[in-house]
Amino acid sequence: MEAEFWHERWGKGEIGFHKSRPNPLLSRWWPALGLPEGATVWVPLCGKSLDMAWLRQRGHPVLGIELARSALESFAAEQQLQLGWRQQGEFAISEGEGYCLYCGDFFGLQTEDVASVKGIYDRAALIALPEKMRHRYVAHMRHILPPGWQLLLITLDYPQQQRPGPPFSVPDAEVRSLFAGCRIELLDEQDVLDDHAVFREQGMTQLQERVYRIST
Ligand SMILES: C[S@@+](CC[C@H](N)C(=O)[O-])C[C@H]1O[C@@H](n2cnc3c(N)ncnc32)[C@H](O)[C@@H]1O
Repeated sequence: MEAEFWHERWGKGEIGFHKSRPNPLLSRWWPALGLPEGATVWVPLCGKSLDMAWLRQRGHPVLGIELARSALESFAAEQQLQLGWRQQGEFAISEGEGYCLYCGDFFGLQTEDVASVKGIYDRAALIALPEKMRHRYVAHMRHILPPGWQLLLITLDYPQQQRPGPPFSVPDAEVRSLFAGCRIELLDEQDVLDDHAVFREQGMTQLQERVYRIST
């Protein structure tokens, strides 16, 4: 998905991926990472996710990256945060109250931008991207992160021919191939088709949601 696609989604308010509550899988499984308060958490392709506020409330400095400036502005307004903006190279950065939210392209991030990251939370980020871009996304993430990171990853898996993405299907085998060489633990796996009536109407017959802890 190119930048224009996402700018259009945000512009038209077509943001069905945005949830009005923190993700229950985050609260259930985040403790499995055992990250202490104060450990910086990176939320790639963050949108205006309330999961960032949940992580912040648990004492984590939150680093976000998002293409749409309006998403970051909405997040600050809805959370009643006083965040200032500054420019750093190609990025506009919204900062304050434990948040550092980059506005720009994930693929433009460099090692120094994520030097403090200990944990990563990926919900609707990897699965928002088509297959080739998913490979670039994970390769770039692995390339710039400092050693010792841990990732909580949530995926969806369904017969891809039954509907176009996003969200895209990312089968277990693909996760294992993308993160080859890392420690990969499957924490949770649920059949969630009943929770997605629209997907069922579109002809989907099977939908698995998985949660992984991936670490180096
Ligand atoms: C499916 S949404 C998920 C947002 C968020 N993770 C959530 O759970 O609500 C994917 C987000 O990634 C952003 N995005 C897509 N490609 C991006 C890129 N290359 N760099 C930064 N953000 C990107 C989009 O604007 C969109 O807000």
